[in-house]
Amino acid sequence: MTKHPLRPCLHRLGDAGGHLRPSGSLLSTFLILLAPSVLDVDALMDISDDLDFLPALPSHRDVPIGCIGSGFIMADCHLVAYRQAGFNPIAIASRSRKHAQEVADRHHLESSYDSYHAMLSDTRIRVVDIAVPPDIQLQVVHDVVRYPHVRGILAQKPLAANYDDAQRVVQLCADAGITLCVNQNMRYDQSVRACQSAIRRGYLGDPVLATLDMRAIPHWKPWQSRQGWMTCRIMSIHHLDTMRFWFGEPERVFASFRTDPRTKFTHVDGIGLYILEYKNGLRCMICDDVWTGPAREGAAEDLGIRWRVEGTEGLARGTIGWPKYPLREPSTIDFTNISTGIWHQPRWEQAWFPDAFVGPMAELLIALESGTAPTMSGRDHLKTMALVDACYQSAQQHRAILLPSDMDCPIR
Ligand SMILES: NC(=O)C1=CN([C@@H]2O[C@H](COP(=O)(O)OP(=O)(O)OC[C@H]3O[C@@H](n4cnc5c(N)ncnc54)[C@H](OP(=O)(O)O)[C@@H]3O)[C@@H](O)[C@H]2O)C=CC1
Ligand SMILES: O=C1CO[C@H](CO)[C@@H](O)[C@@H]1O
Repeated sequence: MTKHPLRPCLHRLGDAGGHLRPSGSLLSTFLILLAPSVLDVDALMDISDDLDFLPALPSHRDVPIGCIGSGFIMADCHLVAYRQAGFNPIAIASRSRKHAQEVADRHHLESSYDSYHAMLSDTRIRVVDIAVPPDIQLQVVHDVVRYPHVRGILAQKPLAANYDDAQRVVQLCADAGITLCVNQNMRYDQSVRACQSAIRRGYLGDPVLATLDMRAIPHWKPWQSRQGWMTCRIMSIHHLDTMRFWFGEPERVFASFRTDPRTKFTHVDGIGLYILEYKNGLRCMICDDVWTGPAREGAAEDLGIRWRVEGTEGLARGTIGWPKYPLREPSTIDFTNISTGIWHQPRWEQAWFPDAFVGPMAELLIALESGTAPTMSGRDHLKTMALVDACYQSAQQHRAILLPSDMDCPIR
């Protein structure tokens, strides 16, 4: 407090206003008028404006994309985002020609098919975007890699129903020389990306404790009833992957599940609690309450996702706006550190769903044009799959599971 006499005043402004931005002209004027000799105004402006929360875009956006699956995520997120970004989806296939045609009409795609084999005979297609249930993704990739004009695949998380099948998917792509990117797209949620940027820039110092608390109800799908599992491989996988994105590889994980009292199909997970232990002492705690009841049973709702990262020199806290979808609620980040002593509250218009779906496709297109591996490569995703499988093992055995120390992907 002694370093910056204005600090308490700025705190109150940030807290009360909620949307006041240190980069805004009002606050800039306020600081410049009142405290030019006390605060380094330029430094204050920069730290908040400096965070990378949007994806890099490829030089060429016209690479022809063929889409497999025309369900929720393809129709309402991928294709909406691709049209915004100027990407070039030209064809779509799913089990039902009618669905594929409806989605083609809605997003102005040239062609629709009732089989992806038929679609893949279009030799213009360079990139295949897959959005089918996880237990059939291995078969789909197995078929796609036989078409030599295909150079890149964007596949869904989880890559398969278990680690071994996911490894087969990665191997199939490696053998065919196809670049595989996995749509682990919470990494492109704007607040998650901004936080990663703050961590990377050292604004928070050494991370000490991270928490993520989900109290929200995903759109469960009928195909989930045949899996025998739901939350951890479908939803918690985003949160576990986010911790990897922020902090790297954990040493050990402890998971505890209780079944979701509202879900009628057999499942081993449901509500998931996770503790990740890192070698450097960092601890991460995730609570995925996907029942969040009895909200759907008539009680008042308390839905949301909140996260928080405490470091030796700073603190970041955020919200994920997605539980309000289809309402458009951008995620948020507030952060502070011991150098500036105020809450920085950058804000943006973009939301996780659908805007963040630009990121994974952009990453794949950049990887193809630069001949490099995407950061969300198949090999990288295997580390998330290994973590997820360790969570199932931990919950089943009621003990912490040590993760392989190198976590290196065994793909040839
Ligand atoms: N990264 C993310 O944030 C998200 C990822 N996902 C993932 O995306 C995938 C799809 O989820 P979602 O869109 O919600 O599911 P939907 O049930 O809405 O859509 C599934 C689609 O797969 C198609 N399909 C099913 N079987 C086949 C098959 N044998 N051949 C070709 N197409 C087939 C269906 O075809 P038809 O329409 O003809 O019946 C449908 O279009 C899942 O793996 C899920 O985990 C989902 C949501 C968010
Ligand atoms: O990845 C996911 C995030 O949100 C979706 C929509 O509720 C989930 O169902 C899902 O699979």
